[in-house]
Amino acid sequence: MAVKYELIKVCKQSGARLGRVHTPHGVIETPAFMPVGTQATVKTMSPEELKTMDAQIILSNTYHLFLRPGHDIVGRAGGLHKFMNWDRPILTDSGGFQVFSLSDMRKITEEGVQFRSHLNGDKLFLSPEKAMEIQNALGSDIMMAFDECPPYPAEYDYVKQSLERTTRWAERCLNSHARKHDQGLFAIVQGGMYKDLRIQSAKDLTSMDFPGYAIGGLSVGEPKHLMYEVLDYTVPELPTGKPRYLMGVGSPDALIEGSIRGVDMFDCVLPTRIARNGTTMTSQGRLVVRNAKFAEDFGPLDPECSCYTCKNYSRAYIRHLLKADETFGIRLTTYHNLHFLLQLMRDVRQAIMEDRLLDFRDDFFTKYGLFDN
Ligand SMILES: CNc1nc2cc3nc[nH]c(=O)c3cc2[nH]1
Ligand SMILES: [Zn+2]
Repeated sequence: MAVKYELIKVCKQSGARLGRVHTPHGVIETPAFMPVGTQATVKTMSPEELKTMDAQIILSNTYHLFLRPGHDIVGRAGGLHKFMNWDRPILTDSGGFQVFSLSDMRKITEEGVQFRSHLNGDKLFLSPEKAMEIQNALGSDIMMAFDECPPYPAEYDYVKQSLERTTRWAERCLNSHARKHDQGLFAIVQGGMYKDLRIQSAKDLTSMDFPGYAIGGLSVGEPKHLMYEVLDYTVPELPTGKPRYLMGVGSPDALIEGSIRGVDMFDCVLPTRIARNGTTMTSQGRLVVRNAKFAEDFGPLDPECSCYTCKNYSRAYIRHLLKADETFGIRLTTYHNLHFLLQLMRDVRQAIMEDRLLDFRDDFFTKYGLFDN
């Protein structure tokens, strides 16, 4: 079936919502965190391990798979689900953001974006139609419209021009959307940090019938309070019967604050990225297990965590592996960090069910040492 959102309930205390996103490869309970598998793998994790920690959906990237191995190869392999042996939902970003964050020598025109591959300097081109062709070959369940994510900060006039082109690009994506497997196509709301532009972008895009809406242009270096402000006036412009996806977010506090503001889906490389340098998220806050003080700490990363890593290995052992550059160390910190965020979202959904998400936030921030004091 196509991508459909089912609103289950609204938290009486916070206004956050409990929902389900139905996709061709299964259902996602929301609010949900999506582990990032940029190059067709969530770094060092097997699909079985992701299922054990109950990752419901993962994200992959059009830009990276277009450059390597090439979407045509993935297509001939039977699509991304077959290629990476993942039979649950996959969401693919459309590539625009990665062009700006990874490649140089780029040129934006109405047609699309010319750029050089960050791998070998090849001259390449992405457009709304090309991004849809690639995502169709990958066979993702949720595709993103091709957009431009303006830098932060950016001038009002630039952001206005950019969002209007992003709206025209979204329409071109809709027109070239083959719906081969009934995939869903989400539009991406832009508008920078300008309230009137955010409302204009939301109105333009919601006037076209997309099954879901992402809020882009955030988590690009702006202060968190500014991100929350943009959410406060942008989310209400989006239809309650469709999922809202906040791109590139994140940290435990941002996942909770975003859920409170009515966001349903999140993705971020944070848990996998910081795991690679031995930083872990625990109920008491961040813990850098490489630190010498853990050399003889034979307790778990997080005494309150029930994950495979915390049930079987000590801080001292994980620190040893990381110092010895043993890959298993990174697998253990990655497993824990992903489990931590997936468990956090299970706790958020439970708190919404029991109408107590604001109380949950206060308790979590107190323990995690997050109150800005
Ligand atoms: C890590 N922060 C971040 N990752 C993003 C990905 C995105 N994709 C498409 N469009 C966006 O605006 C966009 C913004 C983003 N911010
Ligand atoms: Zn753990």
